[in-house]
Amino acid sequence: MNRVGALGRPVVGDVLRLTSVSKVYDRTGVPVSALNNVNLSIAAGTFTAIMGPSGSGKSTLLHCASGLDRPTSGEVSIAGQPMAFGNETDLTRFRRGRIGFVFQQFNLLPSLTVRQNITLPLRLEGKRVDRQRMAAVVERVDLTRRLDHHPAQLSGGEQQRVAIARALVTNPQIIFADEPTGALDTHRAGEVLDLFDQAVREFGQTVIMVTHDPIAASHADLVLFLVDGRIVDEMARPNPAAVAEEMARLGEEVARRHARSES
Ligand SMILES: Nc1ncnc2c1ncn2[C@@H]1O[C@H](COP(=O)(O)OP(=O)(O)OP(=O)(O)O)[C@@H](O)[C@H]1O
Repeated sequence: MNRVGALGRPVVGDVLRLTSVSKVYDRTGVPVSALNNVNLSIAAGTFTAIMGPSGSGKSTLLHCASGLDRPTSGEVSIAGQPMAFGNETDLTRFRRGRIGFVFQQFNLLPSLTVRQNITLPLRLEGKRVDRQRMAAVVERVDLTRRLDHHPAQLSGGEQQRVAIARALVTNPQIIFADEPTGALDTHRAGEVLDLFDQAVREFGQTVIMVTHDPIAASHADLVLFLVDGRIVDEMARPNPAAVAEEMARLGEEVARRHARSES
């Protein structure tokens, strides 16, 4: 699934590749197949949204693609490097410097200032803070005057901007975002989505976002639709109405299938 960046920027190869990735959860003795032989290539410098009905495997896909979890079978590579699915230390090492995360609940450390939260990943890696990049990132997310505040002193939207700055400052190959606007009102959500747009266009970042929101998804270059652990459709240059329509269609299809299997 290669494509030219919808934003007109040069696309340099695939930054993420999944080959025959499957995930079966089997802790309770009742196996649940959450991902089913997924093949996927994401071009560098693009913004991709992942959508699908509840339980379709979106979070599992994000977790397996980002090295937060291991697939049961198949391969994941980031910028041509196969992910090291050895032990937890290998995985953590692999993620560091390559992958940034933005979660729905921000995941900031309350005892640290904004500045300390943003630079934490660099300090964990033992890396020097690049002052120029830090200044550019902080300015971009409009937090220059909040650097010495603590998360509790910030609004939800501001906290999410800290999380985005924390992801951007390490210049990762991919930022994975899991429902990043889920806890925000429409206005704040719009600001966060604009930041992702700018991260892609101005910083050449690759962003992959799971969302339930057709408006959020319409900011992406491409929307991938998951059903029952499979990518069943994709939409380039999405608009909210078309995304909502496709989600409704897929929801009805799943409901019909479930009704048939129950009768
Ligand atoms: N730890 C787990 N153990 C067992 N089954 C799981 C586990 N995590 C997820 N599942 C199952 O795997 C399937 C996919 O779940 P996943 O959370 O990836 O879906 P999703 O599309 O992100 O759902 P939602 O939109 O509701 O968040 C579901 O059937 C879910 O019940």
